[in-house]
Amino acid sequence: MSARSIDGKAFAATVRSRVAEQVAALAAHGQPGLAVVLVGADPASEVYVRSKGKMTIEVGMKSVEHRLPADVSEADLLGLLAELNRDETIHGILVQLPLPAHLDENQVINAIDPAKDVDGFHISNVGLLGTGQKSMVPCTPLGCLMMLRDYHGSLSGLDAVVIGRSNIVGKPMAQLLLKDSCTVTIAHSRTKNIEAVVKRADIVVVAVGRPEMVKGDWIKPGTTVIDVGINRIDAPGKGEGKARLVGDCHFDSCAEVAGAITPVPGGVGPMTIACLLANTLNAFCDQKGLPRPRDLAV
Ligand SMILES: NC(=O)C1=CN([C@@H]2O[C@H](COP(=O)(O)OP(=O)(O)OC[C@H]3O[C@@H](n4cnc5c(N)ncnc54)[C@H](OP(=O)(O)O)[C@@H]3O)[C@@H](O)[C@H]2O)C=CC1
Ligand SMILES: Nc1nc(=O)c2c([nH]1)NC[C@@H]1CN(c3ccc(C(=O)N[C@@H](CCC(=O)O)C(=O)O)cc3)C=[N+]21
Repeated sequence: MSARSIDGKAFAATVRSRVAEQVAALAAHGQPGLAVVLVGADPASEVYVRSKGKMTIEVGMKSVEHRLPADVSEADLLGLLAELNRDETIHGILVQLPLPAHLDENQVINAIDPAKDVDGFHISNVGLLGTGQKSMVPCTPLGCLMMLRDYHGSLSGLDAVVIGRSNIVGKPMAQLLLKDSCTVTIAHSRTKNIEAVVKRADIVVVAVGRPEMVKGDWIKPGTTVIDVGINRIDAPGKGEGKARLVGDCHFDSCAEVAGAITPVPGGVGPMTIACLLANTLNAFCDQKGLPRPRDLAV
């Protein structure tokens, strides 16, 4: 391996400690509160929700979880969101995605007060980000951007390829890279000759959901590879029913040629949670009429 492995776990711990300091410093104004809404019992979501709850409390915030049955009606879910929108002890609301098929995801997301939309998925936050105005920035792309800025300093003029065009990762990632003056290409399942597209990139962000899809021979020597993928695959060595986590990049072959690469686990995942807490603090400051803490600003 010649690439530097970017330690998202350590970086995230630093971000969380900065958030904790600010939470303590702002205690006179109240305690930031984050509500997580989980519909149904998806085992992968369970892990994520548990670790969010634990870290929210660790930074000194209030953590609330609402677990609704998988067959909850849209009216009941919208009713809960209206209640959380009104609740003055709650400054951030996250509805864990994906939702069961009978619920309209857009309808649900757009029912969250945009000021409390710490995922940055509400149509008004998407529009604000796209037009370069102050907004809530989606946590996963924000975490990727923080690691890229930390490693490169300026991103200006770099060729960036984002693989994946989802509303939660690919599209907002491309917006953030464009804002930092990268030349941005978005690749997806219909992209022709994707390997050649990726080969041009100085930065590759991969958010596809296909285990180990991107191989080392797709990567230009020295490129920075950000692997967003979280895939659970069978781990035969670990015993019956055991799984291990892998990214969307084949780590060993990519690390041979890349300049830097994020591992899975320990890369983008922990940064996502740290950015969620940073967004909750920003939302608290916005709602209290306080300036956002400078070292958390995008
Ligand atoms: N670390 C973290 O914090 C987070 C990790 N994730 C992980 O990131 C991954 C992506 O998540 P998400 O964006 O929600 O996924 P989606 O399934 O919503 O989007 C996947 C994207 O990948 C594209 N794609 C699929 N197959 C290919 C292919 N063979 N070649 C090129 N592009 C392809 C799709 O293209 P098309 O649009 O044409 O179908 C689509 O745009 C998942 O593994 C998820 O678990 C997600 C969120 C947070
Ligand atoms: N409204 C909404 N917002 C999200 O941000 C959101 C979502 N829904 N649905 C699911 C995806 C996925 N996601 C992860 C966040 C952290 C880790 C994480 O911390 N991963 C650890 C490992 C955890 C483990 O062992 O499973 C790591 O990569 O090191 C993983 C996945 C956020 N998402």
